[in-house]
Amino acid sequence: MAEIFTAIGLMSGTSMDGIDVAMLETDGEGMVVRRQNLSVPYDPAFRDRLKHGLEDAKAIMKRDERPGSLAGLERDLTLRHADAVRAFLSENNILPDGIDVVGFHGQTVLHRPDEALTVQIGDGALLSREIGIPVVYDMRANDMAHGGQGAPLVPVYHAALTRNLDNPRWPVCFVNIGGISNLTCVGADGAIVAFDSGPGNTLIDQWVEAQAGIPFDQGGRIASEGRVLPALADRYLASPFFTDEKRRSLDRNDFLPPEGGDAELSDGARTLAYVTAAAIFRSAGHLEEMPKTFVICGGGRHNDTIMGDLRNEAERIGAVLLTAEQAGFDGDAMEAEAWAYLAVRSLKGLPLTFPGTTGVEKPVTGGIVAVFDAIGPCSQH
Ligand SMILES: Nc1ncnc2c1ncn2[C@@H]1O[C@H](COP(=O)(O)OP(=O)(O)OP(=O)(O)O)[C@@H](O)[C@H]1O
Ligand SMILES: CC(=O)N[C@H]1[C@@H]2OC[C@@H](O2)[C@@H](O)[C@@H]1O[C@H](C)C(=O)O
Repeated sequence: MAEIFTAIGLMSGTSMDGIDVAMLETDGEGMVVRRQNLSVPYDPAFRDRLKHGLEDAKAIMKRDERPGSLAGLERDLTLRHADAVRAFLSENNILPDGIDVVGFHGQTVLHRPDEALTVQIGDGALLSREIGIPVVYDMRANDMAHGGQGAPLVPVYHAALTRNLDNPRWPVCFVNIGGISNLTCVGADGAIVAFDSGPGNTLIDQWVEAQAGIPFDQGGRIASEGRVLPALADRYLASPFFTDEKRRSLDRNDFLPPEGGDAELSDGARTLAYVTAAAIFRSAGHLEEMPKTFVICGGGRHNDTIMGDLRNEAERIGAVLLTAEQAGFDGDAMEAEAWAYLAVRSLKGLPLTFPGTTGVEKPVTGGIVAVFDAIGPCSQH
């Protein structure tokens, strides 16, 4: 009987909208029992600090450098994660010693896969000391050290979740529409192929923030009032990202939002929603077989305009398209759950990534474990 862990996962993603906390009971393999979760939004001032941090991170040449505001930001980000864990434990009447491990993603401030450089700020040792729970963090680095793209890491968790699906039409494709979108295709034989699929919400968020002073297009309503501008859409969909043979993982800044003069507010939002949906199917075209079932996760599933485009295309190709909830999951907690799952796999020395998920040369584990004051690598291959 494989050892079962109670794990918490912490995700602060590329949208920088807040900290997602989720708890699992899992053996890091096929046994997954999803438990409570919590989202703790960032206040606008801290979100601005994170955005400035991404600017400062452009000066990073080595992964342990913290130029500009990054050292102070990393400490404050870590302390906010500690507060989020304490809030979660208090809300659910759980003591720290009831948790075996915390998987801590931190905040990606830089991602240059072609330079084998990815930086997630977040001080795992500080977090472990603050909450009194062992922490696994920095889980992307070992994949890159072995030739991988360093992302996406959620696919092995998506694959575990397919065991909960009731006789789906295979292949099943989980799609995360976060700031960046990524997909995980799972075959009936359990084979996993995954990669980033293009811009997710990040262009829409930046567009409506710059043009209307709001953080995102609630329900995709602004987009619903506009029309797709073909020339603007092609500016994104013509990117070699979609045609290159090699699948690459993306940095938040690999695609930039339109300038103010490029479109009216609603036409810009509509066009970017169209791009987000079209990018998913263009990238899915690199799969050996087009999925028969799509499970949509991430905040983008709340954008009805994106979802309308996705449903139309799924219907055209004869595929089933479900939200995570329709498939029995929680599309907002998915990534935090994955980091709980990955933390257990890391402790057990199990692979986090595979040639089919990041292009890594062989299945490798990853992560650094911090146990209060002591830190050391989980078994790295
Ligand atoms: N009600 C809503 N209507 C429209 N869009 C929404 C809504 N709620 C969230 N979103 C979108 O989802 C985004 C957050 O999604 P999510 O939390 O999945 O991103 P993330 O995890 O930060 O990104 P990534 O997966 O790239 O790291 C928001 O920035 C917004 O664009
Ligand atoms: C470097 C980095 O943080 N990449 C993120 C980003 O956000 C979505 C997509 O690009 C995904 O590849 C990844 O995060 C998810 C959690 C992952 O690693 O699976």
